[in-house]
Order: sequence, then structure tokens, then C-alpha cells
Amino acid sequence: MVLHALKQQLLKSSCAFGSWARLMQTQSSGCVYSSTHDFNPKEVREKLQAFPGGSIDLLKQDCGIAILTINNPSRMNAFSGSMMVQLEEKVSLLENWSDGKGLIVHGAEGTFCSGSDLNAVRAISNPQDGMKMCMFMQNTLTRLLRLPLISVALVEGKALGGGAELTTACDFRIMASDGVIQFVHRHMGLVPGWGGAARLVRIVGSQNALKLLGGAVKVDLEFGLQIGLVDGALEAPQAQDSADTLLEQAECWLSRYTKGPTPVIQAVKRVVLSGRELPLSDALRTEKDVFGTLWGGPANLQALASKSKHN
Ligand SMILES: CC[C@@H](C(=O)O)C(=O)SCCNC(=O)CCNC(=O)[C@H](O)C(C)(C)COP(=O)(O)OP(=O)(O)OC[C@H]1O[C@@H](n2cnc3c(N)ncnc32)[C@H](O)[C@@H]1OP(=O)(O)O
Repeated sequence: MVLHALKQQLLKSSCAFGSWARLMQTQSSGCVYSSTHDFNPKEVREKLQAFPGGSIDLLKQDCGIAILTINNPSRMNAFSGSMMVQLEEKVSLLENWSDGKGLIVHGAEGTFCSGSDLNAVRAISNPQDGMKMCMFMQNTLTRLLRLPLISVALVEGKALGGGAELTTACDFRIMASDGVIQFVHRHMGLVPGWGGAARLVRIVGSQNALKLLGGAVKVDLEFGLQIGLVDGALEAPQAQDSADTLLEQAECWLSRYTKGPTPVIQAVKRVVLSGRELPLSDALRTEKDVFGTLWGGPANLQALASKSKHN
């Protein structure tokens, strides 16, 4: 009997360790796909670089909130191949930003992103290349969502196709009055390929996800707030300074959740991330480990010292 109980305990702890190790392995590398999936990122990067245009710009601010701009306005901020590679590079920089607490993702010149550059899509429309681009973008967007900082997509104008999928790779979505998120994939004879379907189900539930994907439904501000795809509304800006006003509003919105010491905010994201992705026992163990990094630490001791009246 004792032997059986011991075996069960060993099995449970090895399972727990196994699932946690799997997440940590993917979380630390951030990748869903590796060479075991016949995925060679170096080869894919070289292929994508053959499709230039636009840029992914990153501004890391002293306040700990970074701004990532999808910048290809002549193509409604569509992702060229080189922009996909640049997005991965910027996510790597953010993974190593020790002072980071928040991230705003937005599009240049009044629109969010119209998905993949259709010229590039036509050139890589064979199944092999399509799957490689799919795995590359799934890896990158999974790493984006797993960053140890709180991210928000500022949706002004259109977020279509892969652009809609990009919004789901942020923790939150806030929308301007002209914002639209639309999973147009059905019109392309496709389903999402950048991980947008899996993340959408976790955000709005399977019934709403089925409607948005099956119906290629246009999600505006009112409908987005109603189904929980959109988390906040941005005020209509004065025409002449719309971009700054919207970014300033987005920074004000995000700063509600990123005030306080950087290690604490990063820890908040880590414990929520593990709660979202790990089985309960593993998530509880992660919470314990993360709690241990803060208990008795500088922020905790300073807070205790400031509560002198409760002595
Ligand atoms: C996994 C999903 C992923 C994939 O399968 O790889 C995809 O995302 S596929 C792409 C899905 N996206 C789309 O289908 C959107 C296509 N674009 C549009 O529907 C419209 O452009 C718009 C975004 C609704 C804007 O319409 P409008 O205001 O009328 O502007 P234009 O259509 O004239 O566009 C201006 C300019 O931009 C070019 N453009 C727009 N989107 C793309 C794109 N995704 N790829 C390449 N180029 C794009 C458009 O061609 C115009 O260029 P010019 O004609 O040279 O002026």
C-alpha cells in the first residue's frame, strides 16, 4: 500500500515537474516550434527577408512603458516578410528589458494593421512556405504574449486578418471610435495561422470565437466591449493631434496597471501567465516561487516601513 502511494506521489510530482518544465522550456525560449517540428528559424528568416518594406519600430521609455509601432502606412501597415523578422527582433529586446513594465502596440498613421502583405502571401502561397511563416509568427506572437510586462493593443482604424490576430497576442485591447477588429481569414479561404484562433477562444469563449471566425464579423468598439474582446474605449481625439492624443490616452490607461516597482509588476504578469497556461498545481507552485522572490524584498520592506501606524 505504501509503495503504491509512493508511486502515485512520484508520478504526480514528475507530471507536475514535466508540465512546468515544458512551459518553462517554451517560456524561456518562448517557442512553440523548434527543430523537433522540422522548424529552422534561420532558414525562415532568410526567406522572409526577401520580402522587404515597412518597419517595426520600438521606443523603450524611462517610465517602463515601451511603444511598438507597426509602420508600413502605404500598405495599411501590412506585414512584409522583413517586418515579421523585425517583430521577432523587437520581442527579443523586450524579453531582455529588465526595466520594462508595459507595452503599447499600435499602427502608424491612423490604422492598426491589415495582416500579411498580400504580395508576400502570393509569393509564398505553397504549403511548405506557408507553414514555415505560420510557425515563425506563432513563435513570435506567443513570445510577445508571454513577455513579463503588461501589453495593450491600441486599435485605431482597421486590424484585419493577421492584424486581428496580433491584437489577441496582447494582454488587453483598447479601441478608438473608428477601430475595427475583423478576422477576414474566411474570405481568404483560410483560418487564422498566427495563433489568433487559439487565443481568441481564451478571450471571448468558443461560441463568440466561432461567430467572429465563421462570420468574419466586424468587431467595432461597442460590440468589442460587449463580448469582452475590447477592454477600453479611447476618446475621439482633436483631428490635428490624434496620434499623440490616442497614444497619451493609451499610456494613461495602461499606467493604472503598471504603477509600482518594476519587479512587482513583472511578477504580477508571471503569476497570471502561469495561472492562464499551467495546470492548477503547477500554477500554484509558480505563484509560491514568484511570491518568494518578493517576500522580504526591497518593495515589501519599504511598504511595511511606510505602514508605521499599524505597528
Ligand atoms: C494568417 C493571416 C494572414 C495570412 O493569411 O497570411 C493575413 O493577414 S492575409 C491578409 C488579410 N488582410 C486583408 O485581406 C486586408 C486587405 N486590405 C484591405 O481589405 C483594404 O486595404 C483595407 C485594409 C480595408 C483598407 O482599404 P482602403 O482604405 O480602401 O485602402 P486600400 O485598399 O486602397 O489600401 C491602400 C493601399 O494599401 C494596400 N494594402 C492594403 N492592405 C494590404 C495588404 N494586406 N497587403 C498588401 N497591400 C495592402 C493596398 O493595396 C493599397 O495599395 P495601392 O493600391 O498601391 O495604393
